[in-house]
Amino acid sequence: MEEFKTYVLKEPIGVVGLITPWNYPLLMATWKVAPALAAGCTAVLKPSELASLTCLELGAICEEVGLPSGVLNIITGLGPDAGAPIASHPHVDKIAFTGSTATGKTIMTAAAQMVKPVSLELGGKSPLVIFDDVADIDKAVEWAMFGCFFNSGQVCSATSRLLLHEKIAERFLDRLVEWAKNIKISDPLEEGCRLGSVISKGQYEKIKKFISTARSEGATILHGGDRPKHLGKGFFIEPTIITDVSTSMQIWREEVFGPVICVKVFKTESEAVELANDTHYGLAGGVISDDLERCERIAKVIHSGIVWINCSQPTLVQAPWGGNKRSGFGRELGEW
Ligand SMILES: NC(=O)c1ccc[n+]([C@@H]2O[C@H](COP(=O)([O-])OP(=O)(O)OC[C@H]3O[C@@H](n4cnc5c(N)ncnc54)[C@H](O)[C@@H]3O)[C@@H](O)[C@H]2O)c1
Ligand SMILES: C[N+](C)(C)CC=O
Repeated sequence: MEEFKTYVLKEPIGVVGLITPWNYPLLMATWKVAPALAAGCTAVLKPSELASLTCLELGAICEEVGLPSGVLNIITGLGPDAGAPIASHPHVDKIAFTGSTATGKTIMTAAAQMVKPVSLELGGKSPLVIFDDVADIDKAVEWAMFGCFFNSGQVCSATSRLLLHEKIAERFLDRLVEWAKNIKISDPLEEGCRLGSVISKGQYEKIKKFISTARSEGATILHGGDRPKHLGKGFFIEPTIITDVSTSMQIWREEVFGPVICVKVFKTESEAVELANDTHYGLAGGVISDDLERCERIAKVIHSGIVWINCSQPTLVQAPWGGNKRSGFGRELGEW
């Protein structure tokens, strides 16, 4: 056997198509552009039609610092016009997509025609489980709020399904409503703003529809659900807390992508895990408990790519990012 040698050669895959969403337009682009270029690929970036400007600025900066022409190419436009041709193009060797599960399926179908590899960072409906042993309830309430209302809830990993142990549920919800009432909702450029408008009229109407469907299906809008009274125009929605939710309701099952949290109460750890995993998605999840062994135990059985312990949302570049199930596959960031 001494005369044989075997080794792995890491080489650039070629031209990569990078299709990104509007909710963190520059961040989602840089998560893809930097590793693609570092790996020696050339890239075609298609930012969202709702938020293209920061990506065009990224292109201008790359040009300014001397990136050779043609290495990073940025195409703006609507998904079917500018994104679909990238997915189906025979000279694009791989697609890295971040966006909704519905678009992810379309892109995967197009790429499959050429057996083109894809990585998909898709939507979520992530749970945050809170146990009765938490001594600092206010801290847990703060994480629950941040986990779902941050960026006006337009976060793929938003922990939008809140699971509360029955012994603390009433007290927790009282505090959550109290905190939600005190969130400053305003023009994001105003000092102290904590909740801005959502991206577009379409998104605003979609969120309002989710809330009205929840109400008509029998859920209770415990707080919010409407436009804030002091804001007559703009696509503002109050932080919304929904209770009396059943697992068959749309609000429990589908991604809202707005400042809307739905709540269920559990009795036992196994019931909490069952509810946490009761979703087609598998992007993220969180557990809050003063018992770290319990946290570790739960983190291992939540079927998602990311699980937060005693927090929700902090994202470290050292750790891989990505989902399971209908939240996609492939990982960004980190080493693994
Ligand atoms: N998993 C993650 O890391 C992550 C991060 C951010 C956002 N998201 C998800 O993104 C979604 C919100 O973003 P969105 O509304 O921009 O998503 P989207 O799927 O509507 O659009 C995403 C991108 O795909 C393009 N596109 C649309 N149709 C296309 C087609 N047929 N072919 C090719 N490209 C097409 C759009 O123009 C846009 O650039 C949410 O579901 C959210 O959870 C996921
Ligand atoms: C990855 N993250 C949380 C920054 C944006 C998701 O929507």
